[in-house]
Amino acid sequence: MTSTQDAKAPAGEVVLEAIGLTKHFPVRRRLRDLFSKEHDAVHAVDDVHLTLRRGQVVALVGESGSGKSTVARLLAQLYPRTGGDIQLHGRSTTVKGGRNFRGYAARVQMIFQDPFASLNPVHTIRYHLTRALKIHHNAGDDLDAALAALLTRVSLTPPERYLDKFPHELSGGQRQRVAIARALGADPEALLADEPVSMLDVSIRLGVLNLLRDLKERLNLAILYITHDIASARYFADETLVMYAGRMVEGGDSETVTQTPAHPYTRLLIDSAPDPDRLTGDIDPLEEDRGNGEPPSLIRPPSGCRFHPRCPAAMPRCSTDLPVRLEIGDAPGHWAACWLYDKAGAQ
Ligand SMILES: Nc1ncnc2c1ncn2[C@@H]1O[C@H](COP(=O)(O)OP(=O)(O)OP(=O)(O)O)[C@@H](O)[C@H]1O
Repeated sequence: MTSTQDAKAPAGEVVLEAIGLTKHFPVRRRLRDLFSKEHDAVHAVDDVHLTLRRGQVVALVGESGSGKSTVARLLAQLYPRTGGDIQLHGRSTTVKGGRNFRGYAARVQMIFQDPFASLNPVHTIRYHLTRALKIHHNAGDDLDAALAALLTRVSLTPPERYLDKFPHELSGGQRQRVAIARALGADPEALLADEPVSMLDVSIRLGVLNLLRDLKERLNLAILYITHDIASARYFADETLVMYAGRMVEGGDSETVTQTPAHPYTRLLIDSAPDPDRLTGDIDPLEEDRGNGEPPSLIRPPSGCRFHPRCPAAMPRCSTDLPVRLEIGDAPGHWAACWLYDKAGAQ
C-alpha cells in the first residue's frame, strides 16, 4: 500500500469539488401524460456546491429525502449528473464505468449505510479485502501482510481472527469496519461515507466515528460524512452543510452552524434532535408548533425558498425569490440561503 506517501500531501489540499451539482430523475410517464410536452422529474439535487479537502471532514446534514445520498452517489460517479461539474484536483471529471471508473474509484471511495448489504454473504473477509487490494494494484509482494495491515488499520486485531470469517459471523460494527478496510484497500484520497453509523447500535457508533476521525488524521483523508444527526456533525465534522429538499441552505464551521444556526430549517433540525430536557415533558406549545409539516414534493418543489411553506419566519418574497447565499457575519465562512439575512433588501 502507498498510503504513507499519499498521507504526505498537504493537509487542506482540495481533492474533490462539486460546482452547481444538479440531479433530476425523470419520472416514468403515465399513459394520459404521453402527449403532454412537460416531462416530470424529481428535483433531487439542485445547484450544490461543496469542497472536500485532505485531512478534513465535511458533514452533509438533512432529513430523509433531502438529496444527501444522491450527492454522494454523484460524487462517486455512480449516477450521471444533470448539470454542474465535479472536479478532482481541479479537473472536470466524468467517468462512465470501465478502466476510467476504476481509476476514479482508486481516489474516491464510498462507504454505505448498511455494511451487511454491501458485503457479499457468500465470501469471506479475506476474499473482500484481497479483491479490493488486487483491483487497485495495492497487494504488493506480500498479500498476507497487506491484508493484516488493512485489518489492523480498522482495529480488527489480531487479523487472523477475522480473515476467514463470513460477514454474518461479525457484529454490525465489525462489518462496517471491514467495509471501511475494503475502501482503504484502494488507498483513496477521499471517502464518501453515507450514514456510516445510522444502522449500528448506538453504543458502537462512537467507536466507528472515532475510527474515521483517526483515519482522517493518520491517512490525511478527505471525508464527506452524510447524516441526519446534526449533533454527530458537531462532534465529528470540521465543516457542516445543511440540505433541505435538494438545496443547500446553510454552511460554515461545525461549531458555529450547530451552536448558532442561522437558517430556520437548521434551527428546526436542532430543535427536533433528541434533547434530555424534552423528556421531562416541559415543552413550550409554541416551540412544538414551529416548522411543522412535511417536506415538499420534489416533482413540483415550492417556488422561491423551498422551505417557505414550513418556515415560521417566512416573508412574502420567500415564496417568489430563490434565496442566495448570504454571509451571516458571526464567524468566517458562515452563510445561509435565507432572505432574513438580506441587509440590502431590508432597507
Ligand atoms: N433512482 C432514483 N429515481 C428516482 N428518484 C430518486 C432516485 N434516487 C433518489 N430519488 C429521489 O430523490 C430524492 C432525494 O433522495 P436521497 O436518497 O438522495 O435523499 P436522502 O437525503 O439521502 O434520504 P435518506 O436519508 O432517506 O437516504 C428523494 O425524493 C428520492 O425519492
